[in-house]
This record gives sequence, C-alpha cells and structure tokens, in this order.
Amino acid sequence: MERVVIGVDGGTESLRAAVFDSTGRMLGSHASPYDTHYPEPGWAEQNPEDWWEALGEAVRGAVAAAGVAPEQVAALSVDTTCCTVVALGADGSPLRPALLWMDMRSAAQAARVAAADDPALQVNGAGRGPVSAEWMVPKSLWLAEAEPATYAAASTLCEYQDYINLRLTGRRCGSSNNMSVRWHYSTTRGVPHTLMAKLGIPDLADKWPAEVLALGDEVGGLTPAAAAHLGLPAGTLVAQGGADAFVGMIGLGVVAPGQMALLTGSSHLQLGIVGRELHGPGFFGTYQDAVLPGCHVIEGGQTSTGSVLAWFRRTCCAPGTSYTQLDAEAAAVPPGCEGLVALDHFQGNRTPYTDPLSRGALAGLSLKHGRGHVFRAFMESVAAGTALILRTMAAAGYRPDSITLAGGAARSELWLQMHADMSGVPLRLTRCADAPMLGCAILAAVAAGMYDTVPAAVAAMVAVERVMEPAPTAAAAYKAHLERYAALYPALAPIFQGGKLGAQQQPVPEQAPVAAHPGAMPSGGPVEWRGGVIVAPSILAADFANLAAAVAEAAAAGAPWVHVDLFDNSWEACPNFTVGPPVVASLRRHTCLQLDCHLAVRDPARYVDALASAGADGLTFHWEVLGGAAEVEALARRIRGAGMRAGVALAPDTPLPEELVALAQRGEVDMVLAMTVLPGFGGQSFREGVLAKVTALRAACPGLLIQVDGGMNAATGPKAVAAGANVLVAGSFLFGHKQGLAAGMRELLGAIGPADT
Ligand SMILES: O=C(CO)[C@H](O)[C@H](O)COP(=O)(O)O
Repeated sequence: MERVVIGVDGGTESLRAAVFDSTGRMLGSHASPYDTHYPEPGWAEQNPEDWWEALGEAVRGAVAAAGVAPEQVAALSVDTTCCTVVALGADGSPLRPALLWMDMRSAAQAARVAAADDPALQVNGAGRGPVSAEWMVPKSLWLAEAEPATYAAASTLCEYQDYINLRLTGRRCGSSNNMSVRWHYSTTRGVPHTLMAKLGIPDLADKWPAEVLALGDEVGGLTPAAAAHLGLPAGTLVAQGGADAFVGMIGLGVVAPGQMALLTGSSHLQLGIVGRELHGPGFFGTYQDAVLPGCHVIEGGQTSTGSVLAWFRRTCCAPGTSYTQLDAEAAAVPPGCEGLVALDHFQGNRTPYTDPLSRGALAGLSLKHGRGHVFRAFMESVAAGTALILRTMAAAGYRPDSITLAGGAARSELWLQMHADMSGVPLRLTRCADAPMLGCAILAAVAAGMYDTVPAAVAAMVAVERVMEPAPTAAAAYKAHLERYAALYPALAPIFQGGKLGAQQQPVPEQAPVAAHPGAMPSGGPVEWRGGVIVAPSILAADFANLAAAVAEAAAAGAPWVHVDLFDNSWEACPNFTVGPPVVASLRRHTCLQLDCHLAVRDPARYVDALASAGADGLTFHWEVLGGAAEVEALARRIRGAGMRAGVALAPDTPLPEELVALAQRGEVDMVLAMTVLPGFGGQSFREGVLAKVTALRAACPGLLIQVDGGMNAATGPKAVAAGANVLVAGSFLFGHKQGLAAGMRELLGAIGPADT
C-alpha cells in the first residue's frame, strides 16, 4: 500500500488540504472557505469553529480527489496564518473570536512593546524596530487591557495552528517556528519574561503553551473524535507545523544556510537561512532555529510589489489591458528605462528603512517616456527593492547563493529576469506552486519515518524545474540604475515625513545584537567585494562642509560602510578634533550605509549612548585607553547592548595583546582595527610592519572582522588582505582619487583581485 501524506494550509480566506505522494507530487486537493468579520475599522476576526469545519471538509475532499484510501495517509501537518491569536478556556474552547493576523487594534500596545527596551526585541532591526500590531505580544497586551475578564479566564493564548493541533491530538504545544518569528521567543533565551514583566503581564508566560515543538516533531495521533471529523483512522500521526510563509520555505527546498526563499504576491518577502545568529539594522531576524535546528532565518520585506503593478493596470490603463500586453511594452524598453526610476513604497517600506510613511514615486520623466517605460520602471523598482534588501543583508554578512521564488512574479519572464539581474543571484523555480502545503507534507513525511531528515525529504520531494542565471550584460546595465533607486528614498524622505529616516532614528535597546557574520562578506551591488573584503571610505578625507555628498558618493560607488573618525583631542596619541555624535545623526539622515565609527578618544564610554541614538552601526574604541581586558570586555558588551558592532583598535606601535585575542576568540568583540598609521590624520604612509599583527590575529581568529586603517591604496590594500584583513578603510586614496571615488574603489578592489569565496 503506497503511503501518502497530507499538507494543510490555513490561510486568510480559506483552508486548503492536499494529498502528496512520497515524491512530492500532489495527488488531490480541496479548499474550504470561511468568513472574516470586521467589527471595527482595522479589526479582523475569525471563528475558530469555522476553521475546524473547514479542516474536516478540506481533508475529506482532498483524500477523495486524490483517490487514496484513508488508511494510506501516514501523517499530516498544518501551517496557518501567523499571529492569528486565540484565547482558550481551561477546557480548550475559544473564549472569543480569534484576532486575525491583520487585526490592527493593538497598534498602541505595539508601540509600548517597541519602547520597552528589552533584549527580546533585538530580532527587529537589531532592536530598532518595528514591533507590529500583528504580533502575539501586542495582541495579548490588548486583551489584558481591553478585555481583562477574558484575559483572566484564558488558560491558553496561542495561534490558529496550535489550536488546530490541540483539537487534532489533545496536546497543548506551541511551534518554535511561530514563537521565534513573532512571539519574541528564542530557543536559547526562551520565553521573554522580562518583556512581559515590563509590560505588566508577567502571567502571560503561563498562558502560552509550555511545550514548544520544532517543525516536523511528532505532536501525536488523531483523537477518535478528530479522526471521525477528518475521515482518517484514529491515531494518524500529526507533525508539528508553523507559519505559512516559513513552512513554505521547506516546500521550496530552502533548508540550508545560503539559500533564500522569495515569496511574491501583492508584497515580497525575502526569507534567508543563515548558519548562525545575525542581527543588524535594515532587516529582521535572525530568528533562531526557526525552520530547522541550527538554521536561523533572516527576513526582509517589501509591502507593495505585485500590488503596484496591479494599481498601474487598474488606474492608468484602459479596461481590459492585460499584463501580457504591458509586459511586452516593458520588454521593448531597455534596462534602466532610459533614465526613469520609480520607488515601490506605495504602502510604506518594511525593510531596509522600516518607514510606514514612505510612498511611491517616479523620477526622471521626460516627454520621450511612454506607458511601457512607466510599467517597466515599476517592475524594476520592485526588483531593485529586493536587490537593496540583499545589499543591506550583505553588509551585515549574509549573502544568499540562490533564491527560490514562488508566487505571482513567476508569471512574468521579464520580471523574473530583472530580479536575477539586479540581485546577482540565480533564481530557482520549483514544480509545486503550493509551497506551504508541500512544506507541511514534507514535515509529515519525516515524522512518519518516510525520510530520516527534512533535508532528505526535501531532496526527494522538491523538484527544481528551472534555474534562471543573472545575465551579465543586463546586470552591468542595471548598476547605475540601482544607485539611482537607492538614492531615491533618502532624497524623498524629507518630503514624506519631515526629514526622518524611519526606524533607524528610533532609540536602541539595552542588550546586544550578536556579532555580524564575519568572513562571508558581501558581493552584489554595483561593485563586487573581492575576496570577501569590505572597503569603507573614510570621510576624514572628505569635504567636511559637504559630508552628505561624500556619503552619497560612497553609496554610488557601492561601498557598504562609511568610516567616521570621531576625535575630541582628549587623548594625547590622537591630537586632532573632528566630529561628534550630532554629525553622525545627520549622516544617518542621508545614508543607509553602515556608519562605522572609530573613537580615538580618552573616554569612549561617554559617547556610547549618543552614538547609538545617532544611528551608528559600529563603534570601535582603543585598547590603549582602557585598563585591561575586563574593561574592554565590559565596554564591548555595552556597545553591543546599544545595538552596535563592537570594535577594538590598536595603535601601530601597540603589540597584539593576548587578552584581546582571547576576547575575540570568545566572540566578545566583533572587530579588531589594526591602525597602520598614527591615529589622528589622513595622508600618512602605510606602516607595513603592522601587518604581522594582522597575520597573527587572523591565524588565531579565522572568522573575525579585521580592519586596517591608514595609508590604504591599490599597492597597500592587497598586502593587508594577504595578511588577513577583511575591512579596508581608505581616506585620501578614495576621496582624493583623480577620477573620483568610484574609480578609486574599482582600482582598489581590482588590485585585491577576484573574490575567492
Ligand atoms: O583614522 C584615520 C586616521 O586616524 C583615517 O581614517 C585614516 O588615516 C585613513 O586616511 P588615509 O587613507 O588618508 O590614510
């Protein structure tokens, strides 16, 4: 008897079930719709009993459509919408309608959660936000405050998906997937007790399921009542599922570090797998162990993508105009739209700016441009938005090797190719369009013992049908266009919202983002990072009266970081006075590049809070000004706690301290800066002798960010990289380059040689 598995996808409009064989072929499916109620503007509720009825109907329908016997079903697994919150009484019955994921009534509570300044918030842009009203904690807080009697009576607050598992098996458990991505839970820190306590709801922890199961774990067998409802044998195995998009990653075969899922529809969602914890501004996550143990998920998102194209067709084209027609008109326009560039932020920007007030735009219109140009400009803006998200992730150390795409974008070859060309990453397309249901089926197959592991099941059940490679000529044609796109939001933000750049301006929380993933530094963007090396232009060599132009030039040249020297003339080894936190705050309003701040001052601790508030991404202080390893460790922790990368600098004559090596090996510092000139002034000669320190440090710390600063040019850069440096700060060479900074970048990177990673 052939064994089959069932995947169930509880969506917003309906619940769908499908039967799959062991090769991942869908044998039959069935959808059952249910209603959503909107009691107030912004509110959205569903009745859990409707889900249960839909589940019975859909599973029976899918089994009938597949033509299999119920006894053939080895297991099933369920994904649902994420953050659809249910309050259950002691007997497991719902106490009120469920708050659907899109329910926004807890917006005020979400703002208070964001302001709670708790370590658990670090997964959101390294603590800079946002916290969405969609999520579990704001919804729970709303219930506690607006309906205290219901909150008090609730013995369980859980997700749609947990409720279904409870009814199927009688087991009250949560999914580490849902909890990691939207409950501020982590597999190492556990439940966010301090956050709950700060919000005045410490008892929320008791209402959450105490048992947390990973995707694919056995939840249990169907109870007799559930079996009768589904038309399956009692005892049929139920495997743990999770949130639809994340289970969809499994259905797309995205289960290993370096892989990314791109889920497209009215919006875009970029979900990448990282081998270790990684936090940073401009993206969400990483969510620890959120898909498979050891696989952390990094998240980016664009709120309006397919919806922008739909808007254009609806409002700007004659009735009956087809996408095929618009696609053909767009295909006749060259990449870059002959100077026309659009911004896709019609409904705000989720990442990298996290700015709900940003809006769409078209810039560069001329009388030559026609409808095909405008449609293409919107298509390109969406692909460029994805490329910018990838660049932001790359600056923190994550670069996907492949992107597996699902959803509406797959219907346009032209649009697909734009995504591949601008991202510089091959796009994979799989056989099964219903990735969440296939993901559930894979989890069920593993729980049923049909495969030993999720990756083994993925290898057998996910079929990659096509790989679309970036076309080198088009990618080159898009370089300048991407820079124009990247410059649009910073230029328009003042118009949209009075000069603020969204969440980057928000205060950061008390505790630590973990070190950026070192050693795997970025490629992508208009200039490739050769050999995994970051070049950070030092604005010490720029015109201090025109720093906005300097950072714009650095961005246009493809630099991921800008190096900012903060000297206050307080340390005799650095007799210069440059800029302070207010200038960093101003720079933050002009760039989304990482602001890498070097403090050559006597008392660096006094600037930590101000620089964090200013939006600095990294803060490097000098070993020489502190009183030893314990003080260095404490300050590094404080810097990380303020949401920044912690670096320790050594003046050229300072020998490499063993204690610093030990701190780096223990992961207590993110970067070591070996100064190759005396701190204070640009334009000095490179001290090659310093490289012995770099060599020793690289041998001891293979994954560390090692920065060199001073006298860097096309002759000295390759020597620093050969010694083991992977972050090069260059001032006079770049800002003083006769052909401009971009030419200097090309020369430096060209001298370093091709990427070896
Ligand atoms: O930190 C510095 C000096 O303390 C500068 O960033 C560094 O010297 C870079 O300048 P240049 O490339 O001109 O040598």
